[in-house]
Amino acid sequence: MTTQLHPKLDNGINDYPEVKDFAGGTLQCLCDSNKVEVKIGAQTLHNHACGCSKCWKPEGATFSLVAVVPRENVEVISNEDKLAIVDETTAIQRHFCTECNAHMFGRIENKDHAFYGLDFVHTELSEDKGWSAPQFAAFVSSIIETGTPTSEMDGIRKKLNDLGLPTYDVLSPALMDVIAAKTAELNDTLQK
Ligand SMILES: N[C@@H](CCC(=O)N[C@@H](CSCO)C(=O)NCC(=O)O)C(=O)O
Repeated sequence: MTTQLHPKLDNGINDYPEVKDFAGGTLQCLCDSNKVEVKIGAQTLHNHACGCSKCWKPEGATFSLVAVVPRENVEVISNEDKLAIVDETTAIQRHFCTECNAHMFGRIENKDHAFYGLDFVHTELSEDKGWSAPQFAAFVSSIIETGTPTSEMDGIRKKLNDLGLPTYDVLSPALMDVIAAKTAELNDTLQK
């Protein structure tokens, strides 16, 4: 069986006509009615395919597509009562719809975390066009943990690279630098 990366990646990155000065839009959960709606008041950053076991993926997908946006730009505007947190012990607390299971936003509450202040969102849940396009693939080797045979990894990395998405087994170098700089700041060893 051919592994599906993600419905928005399998046929090329055509669904992401990134628009300059795009100012955000609304995410909707997958319920037929009484949808949870989340207003995002800014363009997203660092959109990427993520192979980790915790990020929400649509049915049949091996990767999620996830981006970040400042938390002050994220507001639940409808049916907030349907939301719950997947696991309060994880660094990213993922707020999901308890009826359709879509993750509406992931929030970091630990102020010492390098990404504190940024919420994680899946812009495929929005009908608005102009969101930032995926730039890289992260946690690629992690897909083995959720059942992808190791024999498929070369092919999957090739597919991602052919789409223009460099593959990493953690995050991109730019984001890993942010994490390391935060650690250095906390250790008082950060040189500017
Ligand atoms: N192999 C593990 C990796 C999990 C992991 O570290 N995930 C990252 C990426 S999430 C968005 O890119 C992370 O920061 N996790 C913190 C959290 O999930 O709270 C696996 O696959 O589970």
